[in-house]
Amino acid sequence: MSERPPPDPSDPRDPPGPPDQPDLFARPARAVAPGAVHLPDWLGEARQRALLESCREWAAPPAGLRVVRIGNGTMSARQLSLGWHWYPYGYSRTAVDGDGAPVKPFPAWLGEWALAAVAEALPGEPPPAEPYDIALVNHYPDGARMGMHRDGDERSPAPVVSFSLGDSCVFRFGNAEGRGRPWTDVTLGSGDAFVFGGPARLAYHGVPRTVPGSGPPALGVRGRLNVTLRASGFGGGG
Ligand SMILES: O=C(O)CCC(=O)C(=O)O
Ligand SMILES: [Fe+2]
Repeated sequence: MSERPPPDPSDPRDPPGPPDQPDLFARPARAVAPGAVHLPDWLGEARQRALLESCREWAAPPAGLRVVRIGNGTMSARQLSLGWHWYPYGYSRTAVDGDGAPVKPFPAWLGEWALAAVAEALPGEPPPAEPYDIALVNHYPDGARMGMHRDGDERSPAPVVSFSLGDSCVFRFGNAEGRGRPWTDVTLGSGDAFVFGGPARLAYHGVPRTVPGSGPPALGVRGRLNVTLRASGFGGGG
């Protein structure tokens, strides 16, 4: 999280869009790189509300939302885990860098959402061999961001599935070689899914900025929420 690429407002692929007219034009599914697919508006209003309600419950202690310390600094997005607790850089069954409490269980319905999103994003690919058993929930207050990194602490090659709620963000999807270009900037809005697997599974990615106030007012999220689902591949009952 130490590398913070500056925002690139001149990039024509990076329009935040008028926040009051998000649905004026339907946004089609788009492959951003081989194995990486953006599914706009994948969660309808009811499922966005259900996921938000669950995030609020998960955010409460024990093992709730926390500030993540990395090196000498802290991440600006606050985070919680389900199933397995992620810390820099590994997984445990308790919030070892938080209050030490057992991690909350990974709900089966999130695993079903993940499989459905993968099937839609990557048709023709065999379904993941291992079950989805990890969720990381990130809350981005205004001004928060996430540096370029890769999700490399899981053993399973199953695609990562991400769901966004609330404010839009610029999601920067790069390559597996390093933190630099080439990358593609994608606007992820409330209800969008993003799947990255296969050759894109270990690609560097990050969130250079969110767009404060751009979320659907009726949903009532302050800032931005992102939920990423992963398969640990750790075995032993997940
Ligand atoms: O907030 C996002 O869209 C990305 C989150 C992410 O990359 C992560 O949790 O590893
Ligand atoms: Fe990530």
